[in-house]
Amino acid sequence: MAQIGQVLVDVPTMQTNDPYSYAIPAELEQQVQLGMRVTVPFGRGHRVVSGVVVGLSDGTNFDGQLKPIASVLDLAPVLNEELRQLADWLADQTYAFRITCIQTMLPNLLKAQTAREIKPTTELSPAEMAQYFPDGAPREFDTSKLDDKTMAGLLRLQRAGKVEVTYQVTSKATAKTVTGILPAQSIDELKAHQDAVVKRAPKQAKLLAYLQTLSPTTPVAQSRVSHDTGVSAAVITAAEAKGWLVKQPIEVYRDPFQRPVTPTAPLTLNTAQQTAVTAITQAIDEQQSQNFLVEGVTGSGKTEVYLQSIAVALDQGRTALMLVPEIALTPQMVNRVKARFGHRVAVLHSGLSKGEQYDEWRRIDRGEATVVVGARSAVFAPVKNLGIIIMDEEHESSYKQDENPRYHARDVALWRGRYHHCPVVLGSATPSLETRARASKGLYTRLLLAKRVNDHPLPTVHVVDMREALKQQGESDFSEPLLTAIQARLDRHEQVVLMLNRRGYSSFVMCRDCGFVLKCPNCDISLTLHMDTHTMKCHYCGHEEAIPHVCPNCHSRKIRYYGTGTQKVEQALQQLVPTARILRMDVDSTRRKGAHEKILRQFGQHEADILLGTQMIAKGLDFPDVTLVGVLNADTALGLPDFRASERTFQLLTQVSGRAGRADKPGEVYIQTFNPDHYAIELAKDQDYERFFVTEMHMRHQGNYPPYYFAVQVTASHEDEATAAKAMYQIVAAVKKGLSANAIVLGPTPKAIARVKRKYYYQVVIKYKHEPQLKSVLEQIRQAAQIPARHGLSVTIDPEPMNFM
Ligand SMILES: Nc1ncnc2c1ncn2[C@@H]1O[C@H](COP(=O)(O)OP(=O)(O)OP(=O)(O)O)[C@@H](O)[C@H]1O
Ligand SMILES: [Zn+2]
Ligand SMILES: [Zn+2]
Repeated sequence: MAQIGQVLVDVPTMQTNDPYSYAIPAELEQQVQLGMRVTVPFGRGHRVVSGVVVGLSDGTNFDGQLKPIASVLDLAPVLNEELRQLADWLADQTYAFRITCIQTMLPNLLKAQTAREIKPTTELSPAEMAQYFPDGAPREFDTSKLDDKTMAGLLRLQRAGKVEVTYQVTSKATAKTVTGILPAQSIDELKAHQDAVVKRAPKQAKLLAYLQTLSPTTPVAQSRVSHDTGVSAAVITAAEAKGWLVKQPIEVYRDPFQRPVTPTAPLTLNTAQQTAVTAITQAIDEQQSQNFLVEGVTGSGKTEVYLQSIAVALDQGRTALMLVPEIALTPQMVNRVKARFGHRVAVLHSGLSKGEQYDEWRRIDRGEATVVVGARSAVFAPVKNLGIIIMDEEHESSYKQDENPRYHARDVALWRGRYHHCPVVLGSATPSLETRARASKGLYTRLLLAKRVNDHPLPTVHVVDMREALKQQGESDFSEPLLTAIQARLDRHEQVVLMLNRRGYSSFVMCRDCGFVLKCPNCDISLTLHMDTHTMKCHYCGHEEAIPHVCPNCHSRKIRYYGTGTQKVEQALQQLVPTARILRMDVDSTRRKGAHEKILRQFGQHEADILLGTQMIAKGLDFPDVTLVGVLNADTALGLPDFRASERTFQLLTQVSGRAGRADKPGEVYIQTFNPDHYAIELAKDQDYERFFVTEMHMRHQGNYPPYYFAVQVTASHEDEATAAKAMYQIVAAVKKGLSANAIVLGPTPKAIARVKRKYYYQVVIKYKHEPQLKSVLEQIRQAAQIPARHGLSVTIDPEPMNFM
């Protein structure tokens, strides 16, 4: 046996981080490479499972019996050396399995067993075309059906960039090639044919003349040929039959943002921006893995700093990765990057179809796109030769994945920065406490943009005490001061952004006679009323049922709606200001593809006076005529059982306030709250991040919370409550044995929302500073959890959890 491949197999019920050894049969020896996906027989039944080759070794002296690799799924590796190392590190950091990490890194299309197709690129010569693609069409790529010689030949062509393997998606919306035309004979031969037919078949002659002008290697779209010559498809097909030309598919990429973007030139930087760009440039020049925190107030021009830093990296022939939170991945931000870097930009986010995602991934992998913009998972984009990594709104909790592997994109970005010896730039108006604390310790270089561009002032913020408002004007979502301010904007033809911290029509239904609240039968939480579908929905499991008209408990008809949702607020507002044109932006109104973009475009073009939305309007929007921001309910997040409640509230209020007065007209903000004295609200009023940081650090110190302590959360869940609780107590006992007296164990407790999707959840949170044993104890818990997993018990380990609910 010449070679042995180490394969990480994908068997969900029997995960392990150790690869299995497989023999590489002679016929696959030329093909198998590190980082390729393969299929292998597994277990007693020898069923075929997929896996990834993570090691190759010489098997000459191996005399045992090994099962052979069954087939190779890729022609080129899907994981390069960097990403393989990253997967190992990620598995270690997040207590996830290596194969799970690898799957997270690959585009969706590569995760499933999709049909594969091999097809020519424009580099393929007509002779090779004729040999390997006799019918001119892409062919199925199935190693078990191709003979060795063909396989070897294709492999050679692939290395030369002459063919490639693509993955067929089943949906019809993926047509991504157009028919192209290549001349199949020499100019002299074509000329001879032309002379021969010129009298009797002028159309054919015309086509033959045209073919003589074409390159023999670069196909021209058939539609183009028809347009230029005026000949029909039938004439072209006849010419193909005569051997004068060949048809070859031309790949066209799907562009997820079709709208043309007007190019922009770099702006002249102000002093603070220039200082920041200079510092970052130096790190790029010196190929240092130095990390920066760009702490810049809202509207201070952070984006311009990012763009000019990216330009520096590109000038040096390196690439750039820019991460933005999903929610901020608005067309506005994408357009700003595209306007500067044009077709060099690839965009990755969850709104793309699998095919679009894969197209972008391939453009990156081939080096065609050198600037990658994307949400969390884009941190795994296969960009080579990185010169800079940027993470905008670095405080956003959506950068943490809340399923396996539970990674934080910031940690991955920092790892890649070290790997590529390039700077990582974390930017925010309201940095996470962790990041700001690290900057204090000197781990990140802090670059401060303390003022808005052009010395525009920050908006004036008013806090409205809703307890008083309620006494004076009764129940309403709009206080008098806010309404007056809205009316003033309408009179002056300026624009208003209103934020409501919720979705749906009203949060729950309650009986006024007996207090009965309609809850989800699967989860222990109230159902939400949705007026668009006229149903009650559970936001956790998706359960849906009819709206009750009588109380299911006491049969009273006095069952009514409580709470506030965007649709209800929209209706109330429309009654209060009948002339206002209102756009609503929430999960429901943005469900359709492109809806988000459309609403923002309408607002930008002044087709509406008021943009009313949920948290999704808080970030990144840059509209010059918005001079008023209103926050209808500032408190919703304050009461949550989460030590980050204040931080989140402060961040959200500061970010949304920052939408007001960004250009020449001054901005004003009204924050309605039932807790006007809370420090998060008071400091958001002053937009004083530094004081908030100091205050909140003090609170964290007192409560022994991050960033003073590390935290890890372990959760056990089962349909049977006792089973979940028992498992959790056993886990806690095991953990405690391995911990020193300095560690703090919170729990076990039922989760704040104890029952979700028919399962009960118990959790423990361990806070610690230095516990060398903890890692191996948690490893053991993870291993042990594999067996009960088959009986419905699941155990998750979440390092530095973001969500305590
Ligand atoms: N040097 C400059 N000269 C003139 N205008 C600038 C300059 N830098 C940025 N701007 C403009 O200032 C506005 C605000 O900048 P930008 O959106 O980058 O701020 P930001 O710091 O990212 O804000 P936020 O955190 O609120 O999103 C934009 O319209 C931008 O075009
Ligand atoms: Zn539910
Ligand atoms: Zn009742």
